[in-house]
Amino acid sequence: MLYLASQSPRRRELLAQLGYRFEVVDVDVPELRAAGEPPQDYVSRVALDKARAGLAALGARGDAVVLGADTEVVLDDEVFGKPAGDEDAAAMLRRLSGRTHAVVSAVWAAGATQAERALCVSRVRFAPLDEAAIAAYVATGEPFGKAGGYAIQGRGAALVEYLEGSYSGVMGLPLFETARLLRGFGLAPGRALSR
Ligand SMILES: Cc1cn([C@H]2C[C@H](O)[C@@H](COP(=O)(O)OP(=O)(O)OP(=O)(O)O)O2)c(=O)[nH]c1=O
Repeated sequence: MLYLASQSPRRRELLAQLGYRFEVVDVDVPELRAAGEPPQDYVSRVALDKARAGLAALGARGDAVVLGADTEVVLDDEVFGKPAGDEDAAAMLRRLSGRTHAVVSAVWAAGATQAERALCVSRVRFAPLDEAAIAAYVATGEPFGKAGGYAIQGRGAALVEYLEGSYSGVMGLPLFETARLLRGFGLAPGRALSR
């Protein structure tokens, strides 16, 4: 049985898009980068913590495979998580303006005897943003709950000049990599619905 250790509605939608049947398990894992911890190591560690916390919450279910994922925006070795408020969101967008940043998504699949990782790094170039554009975007409320303070799947699409990598990875769950990971656990999607 497949579980998704995530409170993110995007991750649920993305995993459902692949056709997997799964249940959500609630976990609450602190996201704190250790001093000097490389960004990709940090993202991977948090994703693994989420998967492990999910396994622990399920107790001794021998057939459970739990997915944990984490997504962060990285610019100049600095990690941008979810903005704390309006000013924080505006400051992140100011930093991203006119530049290319990385979006790092890690996914771990953990079972009783096996844990495997997929790591996905995408590059996103933002258009130059003036203060009015930043204020207008923050006022939509969309930056909140999103790494780097934007949503490529929402109005944030108007800020993104160029993407190289995985669109679903930027949204929080890289689908190609996740499908490959789950195949390694012998998990296949359910039958596609006929239209
Ligand atoms: C850059 C970007 C991030 N995001 C989201 C994906 C993630 O949900 C979020 C980063 O926060 P995460 O800590 O990765 O995830 P989460 O707290 O939303 O969910 P959970 O830990 O319960 O799984 O930012 C977008 O939706 N669109 C984007 O364009």
